[in-house]
Amino acid sequence: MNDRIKVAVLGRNGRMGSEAVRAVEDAPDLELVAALGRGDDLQEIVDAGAQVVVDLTVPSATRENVRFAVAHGLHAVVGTTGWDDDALAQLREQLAEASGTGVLIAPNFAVGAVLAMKFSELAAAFFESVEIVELHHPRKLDAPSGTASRTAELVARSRERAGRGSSPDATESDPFGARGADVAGVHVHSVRLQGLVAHQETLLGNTGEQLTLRHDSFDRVSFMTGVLLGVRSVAEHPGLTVGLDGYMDLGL
Ligand SMILES: NC(=O)C1=CN([C@@H]2O[C@H](COP(=O)(O)OP(=O)(O)OC[C@H]3O[C@@H](n4cnc5c(N)ncnc54)[C@H](OP(=O)(O)O)[C@@H]3O)[C@@H](O)[C@H]2O)C=CC1
Ligand SMILES: O=C(O)C1=N[C@H](C(=O)O)C[C@H](O)C1
Repeated sequence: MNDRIKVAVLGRNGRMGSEAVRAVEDAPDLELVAALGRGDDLQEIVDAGAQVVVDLTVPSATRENVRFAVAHGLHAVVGTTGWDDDALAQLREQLAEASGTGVLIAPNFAVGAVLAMKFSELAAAFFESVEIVELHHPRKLDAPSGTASRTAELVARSRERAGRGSSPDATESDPFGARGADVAGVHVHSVRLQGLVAHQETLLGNTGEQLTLRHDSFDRVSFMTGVLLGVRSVAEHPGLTVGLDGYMDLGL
C-alpha cells in the first residue's frame, strides 16, 4: 500500500523549486507526482493526484496557483513572496469555504531564520531603536524581502504591545531614500550583492549597547527541512497559517 504523501512542485526550474524537487524525491515518505514550470497547465497537478502543492514560483503567479490548489481541494505549502494583506484576506475567504484544506505561507523555511524572527520580536520590546538589514543575491525580484517584511511586522506588534513608540530619528532631509523602506514603522534596508544567497540582521539599540541578531543562508538546502516539515504537516493544520513557527513548538 503506497501511503506516501503525493506532492506537486511549482517552479521546478527555479533556484528553490529545483532544490525542492530533489528534497521531495529523496524523502521516503513523499512521492513527487508532478513538477511544473512556467506555462505548464495547473490541471496536471490534479490529474497526477497531488495532495500537497509546493509553490516556489514568482510573486505574479503565486496567488492564482494557490487559488487553483484550494479550489481543487489540495493543500498548499507556499514559499513565494508577494502575499500582502489583501491577498491573505482573499485566501482566508476562499479557505472559509474549503473546510479541511490547509495552506502554509512561510516567508522563510530556514529554521534559523524562523528563530531569528521570533528572537527579534522578543527583543524589540526592550530597545529604543530597531532596524532591519536584509542582504540577498542580485537576481531577487522583490525588495524588501518577505522575511524582512514579516520581521518588521512582528517587531512592530511587539513594540505596540510594550507601549513603545517609534525609534528615535531626527532625519529632516532624505531626498534619495537613504533611510530605507518604512515597513510597519520599522526601517528596512535591502542590499543586493553578487555572491550572497539570503541574509538578515536585526539591529537593536539602546544607549551604550547594541544587540545584533543575524541569520545566514549560505545554500538553499537550508530551506528544505522547513519545506518538508510543511509538506508533512499542512494537512493537520486546516485554514491559513502564516509562518513556519505555526508548525513548530518554539516554546517562546
Ligand atoms: N520562503 C522561503 O524560505 C524562500 C522563499 N523564496 C521565494 O521563492 C520564490 C522563488 O525564488 P527563486 O527560486 O529564487 O526564484 P527563481 O526565479 O529561481 O524561480 C522561480 C521559478 O518559477 C517559475 N515560474 C514562474 N511562473 C510560474 C508558474 N506560473 N508556474 C510554475 N513556475 C513558474 C520561473 O520560471 P522561469 O525560469 O521561466 O522564470 C522560475 O523557474 C521567490 O518569491 C523567493 O522570494 C526563496 C527562497 C526561500
Ligand atoms: O528570494 C530569495 O532568495 C529569498 N526570498 C525569501 C524572502 O523574500 O524573504 C526568503 C529568503 O530570504 C530567500
